[in-house]
Amino acid sequence: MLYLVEMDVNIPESWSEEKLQDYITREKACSQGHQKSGKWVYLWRVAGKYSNVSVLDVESPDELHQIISSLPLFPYMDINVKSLCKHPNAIRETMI
Ligand SMILES: O=C(O)C[C@H]1C=CC(=O)O1
Repeated sequence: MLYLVEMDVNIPESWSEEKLQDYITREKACSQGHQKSGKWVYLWRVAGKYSNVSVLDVESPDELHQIISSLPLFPYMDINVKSLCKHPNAIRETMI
């Protein structure tokens, strides 16, 4: 199952630079682990925003939630999920 996931990151203003860097380091390790597993297929930065657009290929909505909620910054993100299916006019057989 393919999902388009939009994540807007909202870092609390009260965070120190040290705390922010700690979260960013752990976030990178976590998301790169999911990317290496093949579950997190695309990760794009939205130009000009602390946001990303991602495509995940997972077995179920439960697995999607497990992956997204494993991110250290999960409590600090507004997340929008869209379920994807094949467009009838798409010329490629493979979606990803
Ligand atoms: O920087 C972000 O967009 C937040 C987060 C989501 C995945 C990742 O590696 O970082």
